[in-house]
Amino acid sequence: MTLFPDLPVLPDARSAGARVPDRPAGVRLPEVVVHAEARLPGVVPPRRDDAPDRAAEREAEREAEARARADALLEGLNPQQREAVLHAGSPLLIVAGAGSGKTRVLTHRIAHKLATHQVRPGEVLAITFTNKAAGEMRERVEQIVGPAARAMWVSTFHSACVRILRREHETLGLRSTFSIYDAADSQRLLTLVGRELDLDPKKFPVKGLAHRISNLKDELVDPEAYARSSGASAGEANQFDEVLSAVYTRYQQRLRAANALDFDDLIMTTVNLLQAFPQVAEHYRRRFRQILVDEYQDTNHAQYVLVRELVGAHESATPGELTVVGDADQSIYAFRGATIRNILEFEADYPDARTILLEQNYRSTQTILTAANAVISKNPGRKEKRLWTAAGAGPQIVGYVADNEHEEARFVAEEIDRLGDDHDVRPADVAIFYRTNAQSRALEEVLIRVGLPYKVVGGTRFYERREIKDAIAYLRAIVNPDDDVNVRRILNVPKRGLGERSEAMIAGFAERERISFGAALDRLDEVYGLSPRATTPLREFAGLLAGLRELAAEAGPAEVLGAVLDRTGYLAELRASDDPQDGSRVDNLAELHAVATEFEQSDPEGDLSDFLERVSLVADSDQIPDADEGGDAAPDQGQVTLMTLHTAKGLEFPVVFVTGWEDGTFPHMRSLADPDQLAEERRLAYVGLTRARQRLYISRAAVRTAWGVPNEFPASRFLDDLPDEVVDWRRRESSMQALRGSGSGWGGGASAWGGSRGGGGTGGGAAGRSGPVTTRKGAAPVHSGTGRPVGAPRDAGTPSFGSGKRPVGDTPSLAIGDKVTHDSYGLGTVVGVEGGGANAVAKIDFGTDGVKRLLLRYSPVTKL
Ligand SMILES: Nc1ncnc2c1ncn2[C@@H]1O[C@H](COP(=O)(O)OP(=O)(O)OP(=O)(O)O)[C@@H](O)[C@H]1O
Ligand SMILES: [Mg+2]
Repeated sequence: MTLFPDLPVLPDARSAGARVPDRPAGVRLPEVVVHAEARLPGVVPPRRDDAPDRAAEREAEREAEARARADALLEGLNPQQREAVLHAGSPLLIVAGAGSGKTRVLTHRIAHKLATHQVRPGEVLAITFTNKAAGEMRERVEQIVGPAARAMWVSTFHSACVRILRREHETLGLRSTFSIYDAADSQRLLTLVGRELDLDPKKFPVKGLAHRISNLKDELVDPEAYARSSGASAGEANQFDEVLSAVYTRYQQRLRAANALDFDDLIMTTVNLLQAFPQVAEHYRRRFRQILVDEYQDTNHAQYVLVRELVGAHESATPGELTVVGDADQSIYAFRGATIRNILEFEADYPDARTILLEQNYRSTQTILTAANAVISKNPGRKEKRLWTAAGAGPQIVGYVADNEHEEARFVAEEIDRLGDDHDVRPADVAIFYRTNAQSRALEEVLIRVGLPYKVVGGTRFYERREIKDAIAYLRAIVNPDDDVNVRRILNVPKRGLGERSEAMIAGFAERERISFGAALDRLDEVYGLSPRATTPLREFAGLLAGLRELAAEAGPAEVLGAVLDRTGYLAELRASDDPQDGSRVDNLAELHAVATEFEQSDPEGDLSDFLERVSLVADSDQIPDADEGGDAAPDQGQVTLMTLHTAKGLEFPVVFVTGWEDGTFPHMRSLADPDQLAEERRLAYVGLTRARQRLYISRAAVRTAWGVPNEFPASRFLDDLPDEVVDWRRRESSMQALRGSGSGWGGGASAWGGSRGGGGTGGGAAGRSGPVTTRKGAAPVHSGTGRPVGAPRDAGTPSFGSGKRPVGDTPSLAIGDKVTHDSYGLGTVVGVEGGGANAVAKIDFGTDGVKRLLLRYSPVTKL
């Protein structure tokens, strides 16, 4: 008897690198089987000739199976975790430090409730911090309970709200094809609004307005409420509030007219929906019997209310069961309106709630925990937690004081290399964190030079690149003709000789007629004063969009995208350009095309608007490559992951480098004067340190160049809190010489590398904190010329998108193993082919240039 036909053997959690944790490592097949049989009294032995008995037997077997699964889920959990999984009947709050299994408990709780039939998959709503985390959680549960798990809603707050809003759009008077505006789109729209209101952009910068409006929405303050509370409606507000009120009102009207919602609207509108339409709220309350929220400490007020509405604890006779897990010490989004009040007052809001503390950390060594606890314990007003681990002390933390950021980067790269040689550490096992995106540059340069495959998560994101935004704007305009921001974005892209004057005339006409800009394009004859020179291209533009809409009615997203790029001449223009950047734009568009193709494969039912939704909701850490896949560059070893400390939340890696421990870098300059912000920086440090499983490195640069100016930075004050014995401070011998004033040994570049890694031991802590800094004073000129950027071009740093030149020629038909040449990358070998015909994409290994993924139609590839 096979008890678990569809339960695959789980991958070894230890061997995985970057991933959202929570593999149910405790499930082992043979034990489960024995366990199940031992717990099965009363199963009747088979009697082959008796059909009803066989049915009963099968039923009993199924029951046994489910029970065995449920039991297996509890194995390998500690008593508190088990209690958290089993708890029923009242809201549950799990508060615990990093790595104590909060996320794991959530997954097991869902799986256990499913396996014991306490809930059906369609009744589960689980909220995670990223779409990627959601995908993994669903997958884990699916591994445990089978494909039925697909009916669960596991998603981010934003995705869950989009799902609700798409269903309920009619109630709200939205069309189901509504657009979702990201930060850049909102700012574009705010610029238009500012112009309409004749605002001086210097006095009222768009970014500031966007930020304020976003905060208001996080607090569920709509334009009317703001007008009232600020006094703007009674003419009593100060000038700024008055302007803000007017801008906010207008901006919301504009969004509504464009059938668009911005990111913050997704939450606020859903809350409004649930509050204004009790029958809709009741529907979701009846539906979701289990609601679970991970990283609860970072929910903002709007999200908090959303959860409360969905649970309906006070409104519904049979409220759903709410489980939230979080760690007040890891609250790092106060600047975005997240408030630890949610977690601190949970018990007050839900008086019958049960609180469970988890105290055993399963992620890190004792050394790492000691360091993290030392840093966070200095925060005022926090509840002390006792976090312990059975993992043993593990290696000491390695500290490194570099003279500048380039040398710091060299240290990191060399150390990764050494770990590979000495400890079999793969690039995929390693993450490098920094406080702000700008810090990745120096790291990237060195990684490129030494040939370590890496991936930057966040930063200038793929979807924020100009060409990608242009292409997406076309797709949005196709789906939603009233999407003014996007229609206007592409009006003159590529150039059609249309000036601002014509645009303004159409905008004015649209305004008067109370129609959208897109609708006005279909009534050009009525727009007074348009010159014939403008009318022709405008007509063509309207015709182009109409044609593309027809295509979109029957073709998939990839084909529509291809048509956009071809019919608009966008691609032809890039190809004709001599600017090398335009070459990489072509490759980026090819990558987008590949994304669309992949989407079609994964979701054959999905249409263009589903594709756009998927694209809109990509979050920073969604971009992390799967450890098993290892990204494109080196399938076996994977890539080093670079990201900001904020993005690292919830993740874990065997080896972690936290760089830039300088006062002014980390903690951030902005926070130094404000105790609240400083406390948040400290929590960020706690998050960073606790991502490491086995090895942790901390480093800082005595001099760091920001905005082109080299600055000396003192050691981060957080370093003062680390007990001496947990850190082994290392410096190069040459830097000791420099400290002594000889200056020799500098500028040797990589050749000087690999010298003494001595130091540490006695007095090491002092070296980390103050040694080099004090000596560095006045000695700065000695370092000019050292550690200059290592020469690799900046934009070679995105391995998967390549930076090749313009495409030429016909589409060659390729097979795995074929040898090819590429105009920019030279000789390569085909390692994969996807799609066919005009949509064929090949993965080609170009040796030192890495593996590129190229849309053959656009790529200058010749088969040999
Ligand atoms: N009882 C357990 N036995 C073995 N491993 C466990 C156990 N509980 C948790 N783990 C493992 O410990 C690691 C940390 O767990 P998890 O990510 O769930 O912690 P967390 O509390 O959510 O951390 P964070 O606060 O960083 O989000 C994971 O690799 C997880 O699989
Ligand atoms: Mg977690």
